[in-house]
Amino acid sequence: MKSNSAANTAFCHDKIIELDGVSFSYNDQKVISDFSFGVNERDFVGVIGSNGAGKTTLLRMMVGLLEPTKGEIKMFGQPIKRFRDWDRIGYVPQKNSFNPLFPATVREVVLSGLYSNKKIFRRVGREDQQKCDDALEVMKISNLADKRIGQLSGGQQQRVFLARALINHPDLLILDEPTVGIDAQTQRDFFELIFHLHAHHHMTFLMVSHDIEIIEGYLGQEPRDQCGAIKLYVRHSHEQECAIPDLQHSLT
Ligand SMILES: Nc1ncnc2c1ncn2[C@@H]1O[C@H](COP(=O)(O)OP(=O)(O)OP(=O)(O)O)[C@@H](O)[C@H]1O
Repeated sequence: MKSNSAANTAFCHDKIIELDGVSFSYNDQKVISDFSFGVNERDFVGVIGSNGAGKTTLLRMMVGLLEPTKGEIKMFGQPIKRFRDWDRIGYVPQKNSFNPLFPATVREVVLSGLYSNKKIFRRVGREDQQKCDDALEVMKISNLADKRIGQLSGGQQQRVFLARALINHPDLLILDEPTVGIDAQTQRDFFELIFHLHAHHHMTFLMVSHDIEIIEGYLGQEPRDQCGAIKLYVRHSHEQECAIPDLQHSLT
């Protein structure tokens, strides 16, 4: 997150992701066809579409895991092939169910969000522990820090993954169907939290979801754009400012 972005509204209109005439095919099956789209700083982009519409394919191209068959993608103004600053991006995958015997603790999983390739052999210092404590507190899971990840409920595990993604204070957070298999109340709490992070913490979100009610409730009824059967809804948080830049303030 930009600590001083409240004072500099120009940041709000910087392009984070740019897709220019992008197409993608698996062998001879065309999934994405000549799609252009931009994600600006402080946008919340909701991606909705039926099974097989190509949402995951689109997302995987946007994080450099798939190369478009045609067109160009830029991240933070750089062609994606040359982009190296992956610390600026947090990622929460679809719900994974862990083997209950998986040995890592919640603290270890959250701390692993700090280890990019260049830092992997670094010792975990006091500053890192503090960042971890902050992320755990924001997600209201400090009490679970020493538990094994595999022994938590699905909803608790999703909070751990969100804390792991937040520990670097990313500029962009990508969520791939983050609440699949989670009960209705925990889903509502989860969405309330990420909408709060969007509205008050200057973060940018890109989220695939099947929950049209939740998406339309926050992002409005009209999609900004459409790519085949995929609809993209967008809300920008520019008008809402927050004087406190870090994660550590009330999330109520
Ligand atoms: N690795 C692959 N090889 C070949 N075809 C694939 C591959 N991955 C996806 N597809 C096909 O591409 C199309 C789009 O798949 P994709 O996973 O992007 O859809 P989706 O919108 O994310 O679907 P869901 O909502 O079910 O997750 C589907 O027809 C799928 O069968």
